[in-house]
Amino acid sequence: MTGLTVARLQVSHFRSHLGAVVVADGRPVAIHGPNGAGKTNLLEAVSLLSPGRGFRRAGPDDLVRRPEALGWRVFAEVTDGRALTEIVTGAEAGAARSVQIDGKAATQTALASILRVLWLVPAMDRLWIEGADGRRRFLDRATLSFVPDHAEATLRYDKAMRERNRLLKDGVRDPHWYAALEDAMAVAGAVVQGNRRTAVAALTAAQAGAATVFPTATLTLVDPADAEGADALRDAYARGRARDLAAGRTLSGPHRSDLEAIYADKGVAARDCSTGEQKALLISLILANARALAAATGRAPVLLLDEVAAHLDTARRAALYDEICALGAQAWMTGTERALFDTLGNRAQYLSVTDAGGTSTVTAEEVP
Ligand SMILES: Nc1ncnc2c1ncn2[C@@H]1O[C@H](COP(=O)(O)OP(=O)(O)OP(=O)(O)O)[C@@H](O)[C@H]1O
Repeated sequence: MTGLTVARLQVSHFRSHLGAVVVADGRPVAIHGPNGAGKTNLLEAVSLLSPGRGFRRAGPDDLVRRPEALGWRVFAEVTDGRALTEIVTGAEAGAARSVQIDGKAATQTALASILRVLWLVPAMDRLWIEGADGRRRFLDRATLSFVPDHAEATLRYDKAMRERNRLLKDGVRDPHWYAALEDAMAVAGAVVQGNRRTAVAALTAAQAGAATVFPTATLTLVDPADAEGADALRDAYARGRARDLAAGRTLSGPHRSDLEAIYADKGVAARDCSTGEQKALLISLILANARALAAATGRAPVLLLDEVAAHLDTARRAALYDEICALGAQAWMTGTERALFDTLGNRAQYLSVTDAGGTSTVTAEEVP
């Protein structure tokens, strides 16, 4: 099976990269080089080919290469094995980020139906023990991969909620002001809830009986409002108005949902597992997500695995590579040592990234 592929990536004035070109053939891309060389920056550029602010959640001004701060650009040719699509995203100095698909201005959300991108980055190491926000974002990214319209529904929900929060903050009590906004929140919120349930069910099914060395995570979507569907949400917002007025914001709804995971073999909650076990659960979910997408769409998603190899013992690392190759996924992986990728051999292509005086250089390596 072939996976979705970023066949060409060209970045200019992007973080530490003045200009870099990567030509890729669909095999995993193993990127090695010293700390601070600019490896993660390349993965971040790929993460911007899907809706949202990428895996560092950076604003356009953070992405621009300093000190010049002239504006940055990421150009990519992506393919599903049949059609080639050109994506350009970037921002002029001080301006908002724009997106073009095949030369035409597009919304960020439109990227969801072109490229599915999943990532695992060191910032997610504490996902199971920190606040619900990170887990919700993780779930929403998985959800977006299954339901490209999820980004739109989330935006509609957030927009209506922001307007409702403004009323609450201003102490507006007249119910008439709230009705339309709460209706919009309820309708979009029900879609968000339904999409997330679809994703949890798909991740659960993809783990059942899978040939993997990584542990199964039993997932539960927790909704503190305990209101499901548009009617129940509409009622909950109306009932919660007095409480929300006192708080000055909306206290319950899908924007407060959480994802709970249990390390199935042990019956232990993910947050109580060891650091290595927590990471293994995340890898397992990313692989399950990729398997589910490959089965549903015929194409594995692009994976961004930042510094994942270094945290695995040799056997698990080899197993991870085997699973990625079996999926046919273009996994962009980073590591400080070339040797971390040895067991991949010529199943991957290799890039070396070095830094000289704050400017990164990317060199493609020939593998005998
Ligand atoms: N906007 C920017 N302009 C110029 N340089 C930047 C910008 N943002 C980050 N950098 C530089 O990019 C470098 C970090 O790159 P990156 O995170 O890709 O490193 P890495 O190779 O993944 O390193 P590690 O192995 O330590 O994770 C740092 O030296 C940082 O100063």
